[in-house]
Amino acid sequence: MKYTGLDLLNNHFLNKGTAFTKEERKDNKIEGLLPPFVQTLDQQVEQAYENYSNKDTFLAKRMYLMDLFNENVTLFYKLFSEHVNEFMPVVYDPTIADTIENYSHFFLDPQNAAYLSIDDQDDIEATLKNVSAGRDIKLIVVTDGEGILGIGDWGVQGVDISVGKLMVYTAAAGVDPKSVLPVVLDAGTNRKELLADDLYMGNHHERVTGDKYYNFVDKFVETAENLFPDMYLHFEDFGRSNAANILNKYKDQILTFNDDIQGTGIITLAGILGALNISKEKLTDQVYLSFGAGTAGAGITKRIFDAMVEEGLSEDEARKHFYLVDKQGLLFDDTEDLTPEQKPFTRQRSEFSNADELTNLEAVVKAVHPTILVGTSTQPGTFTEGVITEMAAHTERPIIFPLSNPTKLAEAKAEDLLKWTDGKALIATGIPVEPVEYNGVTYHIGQANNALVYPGLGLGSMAVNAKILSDGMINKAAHSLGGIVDPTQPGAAVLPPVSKLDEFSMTVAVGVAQQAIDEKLTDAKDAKQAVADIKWEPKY
Ligand SMILES: NC(=O)c1ccc[n+]([C@@H]2O[C@H](COP(=O)([O-])OP(=O)(O)OC[C@H]3O[C@@H](n4cnc5c(N)ncnc54)[C@H](O)[C@@H]3O)[C@@H](O)[C@H]2O)c1
Ligand SMILES: O=C(O)C[C@H](O)C(=O)O
Ligand SMILES: [Mn+2]
Repeated sequence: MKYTGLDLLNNHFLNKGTAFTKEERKDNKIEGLLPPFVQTLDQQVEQAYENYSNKDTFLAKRMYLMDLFNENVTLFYKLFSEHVNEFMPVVYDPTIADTIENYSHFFLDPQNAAYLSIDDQDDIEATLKNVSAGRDIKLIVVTDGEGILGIGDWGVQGVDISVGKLMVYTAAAGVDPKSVLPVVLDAGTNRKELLADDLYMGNHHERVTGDKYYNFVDKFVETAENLFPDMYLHFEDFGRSNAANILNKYKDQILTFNDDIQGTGIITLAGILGALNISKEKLTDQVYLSFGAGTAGAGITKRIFDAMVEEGLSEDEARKHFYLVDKQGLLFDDTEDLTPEQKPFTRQRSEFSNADELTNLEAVVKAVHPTILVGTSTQPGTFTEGVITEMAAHTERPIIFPLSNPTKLAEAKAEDLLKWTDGKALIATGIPVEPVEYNGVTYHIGQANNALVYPGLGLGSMAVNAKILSDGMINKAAHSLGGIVDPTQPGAAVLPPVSKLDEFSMTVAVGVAQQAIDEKLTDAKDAKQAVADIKWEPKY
């Protein structure tokens, strides 16, 4: 179908705006609908960046960029690709949290997302057809909005996380924006302020749970699979009681991925390997403490555990290296309300003389002397000076990753961690942090955010249309981020910088595609070629 006239200008995939040439303007019946001077893409980028820079707040900058995206996808991604480091916190986390919390009030545009309601399940197929409009969909990011970052249940407003994650796929790894689809499953919300808000745009009822909920998810997955058989299905920010269930249900059947469980596991393992590369210690010598053992915490724990087993420990030996702390304190085998993902990593009370006192982080740190402390608790400021100095008293280079997002929920600030450990801590944070000066050294802080890895992982998997996402492919991704940072530099970061995201996304993509070929999960033969063939670039 050929779009002309206003239909062409209003199609954000095809629109070139002022870059339409004189001939194109004539051919497409848009002569006179644009100012006469024909701009290049670079000139458009310059102009857009000037506009962007004149906005005072991250929120205003984000809104400007979303408008630009809705006008002209090519220009948006060209601009994004030239300023990845600067735009990531605006397009994505942490600013995205503000737009999710205020979605129904800020609302201007549905941004080509599919809004699927548990109350209108007969519409699922029609919605997916309407929104894709004949496009060949290869990537869906779907959320049900129950566990958005660390800010909880935001119902249909969570759709912005699907939109934002997809933007990072394209900016970081060159996923073709015409081939993607953001989806929100609206099963209700338990946030009372939304239910009471007349302007709330989602279903005004509490979350539907149990069989009806899982059947809804099933119906969506089945319909999407039928319509888009080559699709890579990315689940994002589902609630703690559903995320792992859903992943376990589909991961051996279709090409699917849970970002909070698997993506976070990969990037945290990569960060730990980067830290050990600096301290020259072995993974199998580490004592690991997860503070907050929910979707991400348990997902990371399993990935680090698997890595220890790969490095030669038996499962029983490896398990002894792990401690989980959640709301109840240190998790024991007799603790109430354990999740299935926590159970394999619980401890026995008989291991401690003061087991009943191990109900807070500091007491646990005192008792178990962790060398690695990872925070996915959503509890800000919980890595206190007391906790950290106690940890640092028993290990030379403590590895400390406060990963809770957005910024306001981080367990600690990087500069405090450096101060409290006299510059010894090896740190990664969930959100971007400026380098920290301490005692004459500039410390670069790695960002252990799954955004550093899910784009490359997805692109590689899609490039070869792998049957499933295997543990081997996941493992390959985790080991693909080394070798970029020079670990001998004082203040070196544990992970490569976001400014090189496009570069290392390609390393991840090719590594993952090759792994799929090696495991015979695809008919493709040449990983590099397959990745090059599928990669999209923003140009006219
Ligand atoms: N950096 C990243 O890439 C990344 C990825 C995923 C999640 N996260 C962050 O991790 C956090 C958790 O996300 P999730 O999806 O695992 O959520 P979740 O709700 O599944 O898990 C949070 C866990 O923290 C526990 N918790 C709550 N209060 C606690 C307390 N006082 N002490 C100890 N534990 C407590 C909860 O019981 C739950 O088990 C969020 O802030 C999220 O933004 C970061
Ligand atoms: O979205 C992010 O920034 C990372 C992660 O998926 C999260 O839920 O916090
Ligand atoms: Mn997430």
